[in-house]
Amino acid sequence: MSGVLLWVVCPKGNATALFSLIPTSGKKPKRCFKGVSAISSAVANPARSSEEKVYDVVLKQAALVKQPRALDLEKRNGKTDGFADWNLLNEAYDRCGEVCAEYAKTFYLGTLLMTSERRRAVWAIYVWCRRTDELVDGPNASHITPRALDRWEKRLDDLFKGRPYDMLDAALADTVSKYPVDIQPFKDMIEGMRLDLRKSRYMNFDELYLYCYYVAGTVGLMSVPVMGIAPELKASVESVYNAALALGIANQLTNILRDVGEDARRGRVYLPQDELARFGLSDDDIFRGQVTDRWRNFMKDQIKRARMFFSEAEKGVSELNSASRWPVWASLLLYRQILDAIEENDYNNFSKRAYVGKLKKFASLPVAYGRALMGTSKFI
Ligand SMILES: CC(C)=CCC/C(C)=C/CC/C(C)=C/CC/C(C)=C/[C@@H]1[C@@H](COP(=O)(O)OP(=O)(O)O)[C@]1(C)CC/C=C(\C)CC/C=C(\C)CCC=C(C)C
Ligand SMILES: [Mn+2]
Repeated sequence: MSGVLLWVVCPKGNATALFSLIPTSGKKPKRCFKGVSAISSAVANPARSSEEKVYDVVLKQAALVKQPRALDLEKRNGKTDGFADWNLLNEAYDRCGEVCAEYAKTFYLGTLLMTSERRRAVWAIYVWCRRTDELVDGPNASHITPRALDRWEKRLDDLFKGRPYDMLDAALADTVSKYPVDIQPFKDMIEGMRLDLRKSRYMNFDELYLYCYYVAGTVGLMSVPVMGIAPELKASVESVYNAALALGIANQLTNILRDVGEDARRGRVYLPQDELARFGLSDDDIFRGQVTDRWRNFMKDQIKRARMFFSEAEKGVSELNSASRWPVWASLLLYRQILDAIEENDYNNFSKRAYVGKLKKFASLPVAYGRALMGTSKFI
């Protein structure tokens, strides 16, 4: 990807003057569950599965959203007024929208179905995620060290305290001051990038699951507070977060299955080694890139699992605020069709990119709308 994203830095003095007025994110509610640093502490306890460790984070996120922070209450009472220069803030959000439109047409399409307030918040989150990913995947990736990621994390801390470094950070700082978004999933995404720097093989699905949580499940957790939970919620808040996590994992598994060839050319194999071996396959088969019956059978199994995560995610969409169901259904249906495209390519994900055409994309929108209205699931 090009360098458009790389550090659109505001003139320094200007940024400080303008952005120091952003409110800080307020007092955190008391910890209700034991998993605050669930992931890092759990690494020291290999007896627990990745799914258990990640669930601790889900519980914590759900607990946070149940207890509005002091700041949120103040805002609702109209007492705080954040930014001094609304035009600059609007410009920052617009720039986030442009970046999203340029880099992720499918997500962008989904965001167009949201209310304008939520849309710009999602754009700000999208841009932060994309920039984070670009650190390890972008044109300057070869210069990125763990220390650079530490600096990026420090910058994240500052942004959450209302001290953004540049315009794009300022949009996110504004978003996290308005919605009950917690810093933990953002930190965990940076942890995923650290993993990408030091690890290029995954021994089993448990290891891969943790990676998928870090780089994508986190996006689900970041998004729920913005999407909003239905006031008439029937299920538990945890189950909504769990569904959001599942959507992130499903998307990332789909990404991995679509990009097998591209990743192999960068020396990366995300597919679980033990599962490859069970189908009589190894890294060599992937580097050779030939579609054999073994490969087809292996891929069928992988696709089946990714679809199970999409099904898990479906269960939570109807528990979201009604205004957010359509965009989430749309993005779920659109992303899941990449799996169909892999099948249509006869499982050649070595040299043929699975792609969902414009016509299919647009045809999915009314289907998603129908699902959002009806809360049902089984058509596509
Ligand atoms: C209850 C319920 C179902 C709620 C919905 C919650 C929700 C909105 C979940 C969204 C989940 C989601 C969109 C996850 C993104 C997964 C993803 C694509 C991760 C990518 C990681 C690294 O992959 P890789 O390097 O292999 O891939 P590339 O070749 O580089 O693409 C990411 C790139 C990490 C960064 C993620 C993003 C840039 C996407 C962030 C997207 C949003 C904030 C938009 C969400 C908007 C809508 C409309 C769903
Ligand atoms: Mn990437």
